[in-house]
Amino acid sequence: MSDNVKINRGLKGVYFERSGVSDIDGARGELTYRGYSIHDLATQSSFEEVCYLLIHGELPTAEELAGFDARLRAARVLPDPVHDIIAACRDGHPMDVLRTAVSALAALEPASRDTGEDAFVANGIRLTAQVPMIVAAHQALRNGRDPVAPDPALGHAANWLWMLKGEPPSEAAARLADVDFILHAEHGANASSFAARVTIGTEANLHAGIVTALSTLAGPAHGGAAEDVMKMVREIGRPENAAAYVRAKRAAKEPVTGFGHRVYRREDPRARHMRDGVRQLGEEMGAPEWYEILQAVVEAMAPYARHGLNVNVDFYSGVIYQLHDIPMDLYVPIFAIGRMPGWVIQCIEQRRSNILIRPLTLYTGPDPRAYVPLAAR
Ligand SMILES: CC(=O)SCCNC(=O)CCNC(=O)[C@H](O)C(C)(C)COP(=O)(O)OP(=O)(O)OC[C@H]1O[C@@H](n2cnc3c(N)ncnc32)[C@H](O)[C@@H]1OP(=O)(O)O
Ligand SMILES: O=C([O-])CC(=O)C(=O)O
Repeated sequence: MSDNVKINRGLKGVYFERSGVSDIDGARGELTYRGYSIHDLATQSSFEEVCYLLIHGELPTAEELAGFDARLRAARVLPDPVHDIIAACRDGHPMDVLRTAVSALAALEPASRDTGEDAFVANGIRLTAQVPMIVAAHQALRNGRDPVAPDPALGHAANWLWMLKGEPPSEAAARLADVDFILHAEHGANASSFAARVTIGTEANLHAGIVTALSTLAGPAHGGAAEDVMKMVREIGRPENAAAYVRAKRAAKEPVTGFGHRVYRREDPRARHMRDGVRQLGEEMGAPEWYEILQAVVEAMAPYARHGLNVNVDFYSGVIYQLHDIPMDLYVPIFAIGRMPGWVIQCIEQRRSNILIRPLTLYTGPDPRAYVPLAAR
């Protein structure tokens, strides 16, 4: 029987469910959320609008958006014990601290136990507001400062930068963070969203799904890439070193981080907006060399683009965060802040037509054999 079974390792190319949320055309390099091009959303909408679109299925009217935004702002509250937990974990990686704090919220907030659809929406909105607070509070506490209270006058992205830095962000910095969150908001059956669906498939609550998603996002093959790209850029140091770096990586058969994607065979459409951001910000800040190093890596990788190996969304985002003086270990949590609405709606979709996700592994171990008692081994 084992000879006839087709194994889809890594579930490559396997459709496991239908979804009405986002569509990725890997061959053309196109991405839409609910039918709207990522380019239109990145240039014309706000993160709050995109959250509404993803969660409710349609772009909001001005009134609907105001109501949704008010809900998000009102949800910017962390129970005191969460601050204590963050303080106790202050030396941990921010991603571990974030996951731990979200798990603590599940235990501290009784509403998180409700598994009805309205509860998934309400808990999803609350968590979307709380996740940036956790990341900012940890950054403050590990640097010996008190967490900065949220500013109800600021939108989601601007408030995040305010809580992180303790000073009002420029309009340009807030807009760049907003675009970054929009670009990261949703991406189909990526590893973290798929993992969240597996958790919800067991009829667990939304917080459990988000904890799973956070755990899965953390690795360098997924959300950790932006941090690794920044390390790579620092190692390369100067544009003229890029070609030798790429040659060495290819010779060692190691991945060049920030390149490659399970679905895209053309450039990841989200990368364009991040690239523009790095170039502009680098010029404005008198630090164009980061962009030049990145472009030298792209040039050195050009021979492989023919085979579908192109930059992904996280090739450029790390340098943007670096230019904003954000520590490298916050890059994955920033991805998580943006991905919240995507995880929430994927969990809601899974819950709506739920089925236990339980595939098979083909057994390749020993044939049945007699048990040998411990004394006889
Ligand atoms: C937001 C995100 O999560 S985007 C992804 C972020 N991750 C990264 O940037 C890390 C670097 N990239 C990678 O490790 C991979 O491209 C992944 C994990 C993203 C996708 O991996 P897969 O879909 O499994 O691609 P797979 O490993 O099958 O690659 C196909 C071929 O391209 C090569 N390849 C894939 N990515 C890279 C890369 N970054 N650099 C060099 N070669 C690569 C593989 O070696 C393989 O070559 P082969 O057929 O000769 O063996
Ligand atoms: O879709 C994927 O496999 C990874 C990705 O780009 C994302 O989650 O944004």
